[in-house]
Amino acid sequence: MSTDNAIETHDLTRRFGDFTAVDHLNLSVPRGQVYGFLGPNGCGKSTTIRMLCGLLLPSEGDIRVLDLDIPKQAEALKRRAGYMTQTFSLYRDLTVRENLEFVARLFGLSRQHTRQRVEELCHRYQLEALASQLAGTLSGGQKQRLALATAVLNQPELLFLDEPTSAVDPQSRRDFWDELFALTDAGTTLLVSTHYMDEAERCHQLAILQRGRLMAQGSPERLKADVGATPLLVVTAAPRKAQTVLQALDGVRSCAQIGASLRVLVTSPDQLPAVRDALRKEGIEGKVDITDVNLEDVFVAATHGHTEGAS
Ligand SMILES: Nc1ncnc2c1ncn2[C@@H]1O[C@H](COP(=O)(O)OP(=O)(O)OP(=O)(O)O)[C@@H](O)[C@H]1O
Repeated sequence: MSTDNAIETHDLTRRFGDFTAVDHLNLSVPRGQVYGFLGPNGCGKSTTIRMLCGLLLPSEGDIRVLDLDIPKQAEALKRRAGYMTQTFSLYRDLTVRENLEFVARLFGLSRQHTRQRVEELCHRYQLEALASQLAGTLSGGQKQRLALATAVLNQPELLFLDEPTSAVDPQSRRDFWDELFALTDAGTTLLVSTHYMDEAERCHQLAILQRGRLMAQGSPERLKADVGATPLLVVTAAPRKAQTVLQALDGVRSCAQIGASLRVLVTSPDQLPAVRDALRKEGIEGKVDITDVNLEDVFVAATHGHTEGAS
């Protein structure tokens, strides 16, 4: 496998009994970028991340992370990679400072280095005023900042983030992404799983997963250019009736109500007259136009319309 990438997998597979959670994944994650895993609940994002970190054994396939063979060299990877899980993995009964000091001890930092690093991280992640507060009493956004501070304490070259923003408000999510870009600016590679389209849009590269399989991989721009479907915007006073009519029409891959309008994904732009005719025949007045492709369209097209669980 090439060494240009931070992560490469070949036919990575994990079975639980008869169930295949991760199915022959071939991934290439470039260094110094944000690489996103996008997919609905249960599509295998966490299972894949746990195998990449060396926390779970693959059933089949090869993994190379930072030029190390995983799981064989998982111990060496622990010193060079950070991992932030979707569930709060800090000590609730320790203060913010004590949590950071505890992790510093695990990494074997000297007392002086610990003091300096804890100070730096409290400053960088706006935890100074909270340093003596018990972690269990922090708000969702504050806990997330502390979790990120502990995950980067050892200045990892690679950071795994498993749905890191699932428990925080939109403003905290935006702030968090600013912090992630600050890390890539400093050369860190990030692998982030998400089911939010707006977060996926921010990634340099994306992998779209469904039922453990890789459905598409590339930059958001490339994936949009290659979508192979055309989105239409239908503005009508009767969106629900229009939806029923259009869902039954040949060439319509998906049809979703967005506020008062409908977003309809059709196989080609030639479909436009047929959509207009179908609505007219049912006496539904409305305006139908081609609109710009977004990532949700890419996701729907890549997963053949099975969007259960994605938001
Ligand atoms: N230890 C296990 N034993 C049996 N099945 C498992 C185990 N771990 C995961 N699975 C199953 O594998 C599938 C993938 O789970 P995984 O947690 O990787 O999905 P995910 O994409 O991360 O979803 P979520 O967004 O809900 O975390 C699920 O159907 C899950 O039930």
